[in-house]
Formats: sequence, structure tokens, C-alpha cells
Amino acid sequence: MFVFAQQPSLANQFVAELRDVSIQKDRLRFRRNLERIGELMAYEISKTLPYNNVTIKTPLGTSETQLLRQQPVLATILRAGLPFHQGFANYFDGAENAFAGAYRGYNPSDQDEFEIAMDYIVGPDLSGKTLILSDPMLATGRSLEKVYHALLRYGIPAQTHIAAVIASPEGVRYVQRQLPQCHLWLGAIDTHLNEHSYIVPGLGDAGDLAYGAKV
Ligand SMILES: O=P(O)(O)OC[C@H]1O[C@H](OP(=O)(O)OP(=O)(O)O)[C@H](O)[C@@H]1O
Ligand SMILES: O=c1cc[nH]c(=O)[nH]1
Ligand SMILES: [Mg+2]
Repeated sequence: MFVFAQQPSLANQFVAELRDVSIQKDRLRFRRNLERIGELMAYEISKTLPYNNVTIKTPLGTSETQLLRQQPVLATILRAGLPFHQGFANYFDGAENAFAGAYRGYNPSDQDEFEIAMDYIVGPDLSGKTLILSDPMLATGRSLEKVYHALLRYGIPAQTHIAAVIASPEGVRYVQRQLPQCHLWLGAIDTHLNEHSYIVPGLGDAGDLAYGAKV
């Protein structure tokens, strides 16, 4: 498991701005910070992927280097996943992409009870590929688990990386138990979930902060 908060990194500045009540209301900056963390995480993950030795022809000669053997498939969960996903797409610029629409469907008689509703999913063939599934918030872990299993209809990836900006300890344990084959990449692990299954201290509602409150 990789966690930005456990080492000195510029990423921690961007996570701090996402959390800060005096900064996070600037939607453009909130989305851009998610994107910037996605870019830095893409770079960290890129160090673990397979590469080929190649020769590049320059105007003055040749240069030996290593290039990524195969672009990953980038998957994310609407809404809050979109700006974070864009950061990955900026760096893995030839990647194929998958999207799922998932959200908490609350029980009308108990606003703390919810099921993860998923009414949209689309993706390319995943067989034998590297899958990077991103969502900024890993709270209970149920959204990521549901979407990961739904994505398997497109084939079994060779390896899967799950990327989140802020996680709860409960969510990390849940994902490690339910999806032990997946590698976890996190910005920070916070202290706990509250009674509404929100991460504390967290940042609030990532989807609303990025795109506005929904009715
Ligand atoms: O780990 P979990 O308990 O499943 O919670 C995390 C989910 O909650 C948020 O989405 P939300 O349902 O708020 O939808 P939104 O992005 O449309 O706001 C977040 O982006 C995750 O998808
Ligand atoms: O803390 C949380 C939990 C779920 N979704 C969010 O946006 N924030
Ligand atoms: Mg939300």
C-alpha cells in the first residue's frame, strides 16, 4: 500500500487544500487539486508497470530509453471520480477508459442506511490489461467493490490498482479483505467514519464540492 501522507510530497499540499474550508469552496481549484493528485499518483503507479527498451531516432542520432509496454485502462466512478480520473488520463494519455455511475441510494426511513446504486457502466475489454480504478473517497469501500466486480464483465485484468485521495481505516480494511488482489494507492488515511459513513476529518462531500449540491 502506498500513502502520500506517509512521506514528504507536494501531493500533501493539494490534499490539504481539498480539506481546507477556506479553500475548498473554490470549485475550479477543488477539481484541479483532484486532477493534480491524480497526475502525481499516475506517476507513482507508472514506476511499478512493465517497460520495453526502445531506441528513439533524434535529428542527431539515437537515444536508448524505456517506454511503457502497454497503456492501462483507467476506470472511475461518477461524479467525484471525474476530475481525479482526468489527472490519470493526462499522464496515461493513450489509455482506454471505463466509467461507472454509482451513488449512495438512501433508505427514506433511515438516512444513515444506504445501498450503492449503479445504473451506468461502460468499458473496453479488460482481459490481461492493467486496470487503474480511481475514486477520490474510500469511505466504506462499497462503491469501489461494487464497481470493480461489475467491471469484470469486460474481462479479467492482469493487475488492478485502486487509487483514492482520502480513505477511512474501515474502508481500507474492507477493500483489503474483499479485493486482496488489488494494489492500494492513497493520499491519506483518516481516523474514522462517522454515523453517516462520512470520513472524519475527510473533506465533506467530494461530488458536491466538485460539481455542486444535487437534489
Ligand atoms: O466508500 P463508499 O462508502 O462507497 O463512499 C465513497 C463514495 O462516495 C462518493 O460518491 P457519492 O455517492 O457521494 O456520489 P457523487 O460522487 O455523485 O457525489 C465517492 O465519490 C465514492 O464513490
Ligand atoms: O466522506 C465522504 C464519504 C463519501 N463520499 C464523500 O464525498 N465523502
Ligand atoms: Mg457525493
